[in-house]
Amino acid sequence: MTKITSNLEVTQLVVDQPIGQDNPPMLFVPSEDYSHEPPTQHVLQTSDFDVNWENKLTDTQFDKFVEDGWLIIDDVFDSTALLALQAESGFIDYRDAELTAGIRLSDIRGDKIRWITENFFAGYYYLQSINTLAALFNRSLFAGIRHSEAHYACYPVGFGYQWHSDNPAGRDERVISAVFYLNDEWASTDGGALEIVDTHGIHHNVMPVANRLIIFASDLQHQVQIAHRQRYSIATWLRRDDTIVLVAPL
Ligand SMILES: O=C(O)CCC(=O)C(=O)O
Ligand SMILES: [Fe+2]
Repeated sequence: MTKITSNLEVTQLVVDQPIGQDNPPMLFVPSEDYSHEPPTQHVLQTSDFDVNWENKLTDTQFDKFVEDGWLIIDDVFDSTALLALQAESGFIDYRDAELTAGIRLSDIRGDKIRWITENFFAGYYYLQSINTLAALFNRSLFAGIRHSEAHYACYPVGFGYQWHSDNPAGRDERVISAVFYLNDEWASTDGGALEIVDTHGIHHNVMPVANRLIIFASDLQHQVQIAHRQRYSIATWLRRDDTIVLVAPL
């Protein structure tokens, strides 16, 4: 099986050679001797990111989503896909996240982000898989989702994201938010929990552990507590509008 070296612990935020079509992250087993070209993320295929969402999302979980407004799926992807996402997230040329009109308020949100486009490898397959999840929400809950958008996010040590909902006042295009986490071995002492207030007003702390997807109604209030370790994730929104625009994040 192809193995991808996870570089989350070693990569600094400044990346000299960001990933892209000309510079795909390598997929390799360090001990293996590749006499030819080592495989890169070019070898990934859509099927590596196949998830049987219907198996992962039981009726009980759908009921919980309707009742409480959120649910968690663990062990989402097979190891090839997870490792590819981890590798890719470590090589991105991240940009400061913005609020509105290009204003950066790092006391509100400290994440550095990169929107996923077709120029990505693993991230783009991830988005396709999320679209099949959206179709399931449409079939099961008539969610009315038309498309999804996602960005990689990296929270440097000492940063979080203060209380917010994912729809600004008066807007409702974002129906469901989904955040996929990438850090292996995240401990509670690493901070960085996602704190979410459910539809009954109860607070829950969700640890950002690798291969976990939290799905919640975009109108719910939530915050990212200060991270004590570099924290990697993919923030994803399932939207009801039909235009695909790369908008500034909230
Ligand atoms: O990373 C997380 O747990 C949540 C991120 C978030 O709330 C956002 O990007 O809007
Ligand atoms: Fe959010």
